[in-house]
Amino acid sequence: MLPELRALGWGADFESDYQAFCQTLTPEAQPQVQPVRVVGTGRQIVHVRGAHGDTEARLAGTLRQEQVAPAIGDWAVLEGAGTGPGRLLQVLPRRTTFSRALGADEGRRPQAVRQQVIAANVDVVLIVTAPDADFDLDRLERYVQAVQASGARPVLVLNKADLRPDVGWYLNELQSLGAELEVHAVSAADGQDLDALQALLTEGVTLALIGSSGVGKSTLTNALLRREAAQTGAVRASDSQGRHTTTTRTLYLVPGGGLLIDNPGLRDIAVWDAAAADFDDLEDLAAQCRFRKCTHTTEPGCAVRAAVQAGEVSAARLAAFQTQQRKRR
Ligand SMILES: Nc1nc2c(ncn2[C@@H]2O[C@H](COP(=O)(O)OP(=O)(O)OP(=O)(O)O)[C@@H](O)[C@H]2O)c(=O)[nH]1
Ligand SMILES: [Zn+2]
Repeated sequence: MLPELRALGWGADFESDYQAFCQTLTPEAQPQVQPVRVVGTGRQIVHVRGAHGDTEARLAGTLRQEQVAPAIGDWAVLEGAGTGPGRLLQVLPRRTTFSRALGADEGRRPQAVRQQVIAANVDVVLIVTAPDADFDLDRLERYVQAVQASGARPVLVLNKADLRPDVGWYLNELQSLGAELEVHAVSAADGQDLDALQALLTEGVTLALIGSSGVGKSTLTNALLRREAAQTGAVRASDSQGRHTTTTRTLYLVPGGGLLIDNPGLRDIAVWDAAAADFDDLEDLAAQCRFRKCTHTTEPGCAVRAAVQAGEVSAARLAAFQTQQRKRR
């Protein structure tokens, strides 16, 4: 396994899915493809990074028909990198999926339904709060549940610890959400106690931050990336017709190891669905999927995804269902 890929989060499970996909290609086509990670998304084009660096890619027609829009963090199969933009042939099954619940009016627009996955293959999510008016245990508990539903591991971060002489009470409250949960107090603004968060960023681990506006997510992101101020992630690129397109790059390699997704959609957690516990309707749908072991991510003939795309099932419920299925396997 190439170390460059491992640093991007590649692992044995992606490798086997990738090999399985390669088996479906002709022997001539096989040397033309490579696995890449989606680091930026745009309207026409995605920005990807592989073992040999960054490139742009268009979506293959088959991928567009499958209606699996590549999301930030996805692993995908790239064809023909080198001269001009390549083509993304396939999105590999996601290990974790952050989906946004769609409002009633949004649900009627198929275009919007296709945009539902906001981040894929996130391993750890920092749920950021502060010892001030933002602190709301009920809301934080919903965040923990949403992160767990996505398949990622939640870590609770009390930022702005410098605001209080003693944050013990806040830390106890956070810990009451689950004895197994990791809880940290930090001061992003002056770089205090960030070691524990840096320690989470081991090679190939993908981290994301959520929390309400103003709790210090940008400050924390900049501190972890060791950069001065928020950079704009816009990348100008040209597609095959020479038109300029813009992809927003929101997945970063962290100096010292790990990856960080800084995604406005992820921050907007307030609109997420609370995952319902009852999946009878989804079980019925899953029985109609073409593949018996369908994970409802990128497989063709998936009845569950079809229902999500039709707006009949919310993306958050699909994510929760997938988590439950994964735990059962
Ligand atoms: N006292 C104190 N203030 C902080 C700390 N971290 C961030 N702040 C301040 O909190 C304010 C909001 O910080 P941001 O990083 O912009 O918060 P955010 O969560 O990214 O906010 P949005 O971009 O609206 O989502 C800024 O004025 C920061 O300087 C900290 O550790 N201590
Ligand atoms: Zn399915």
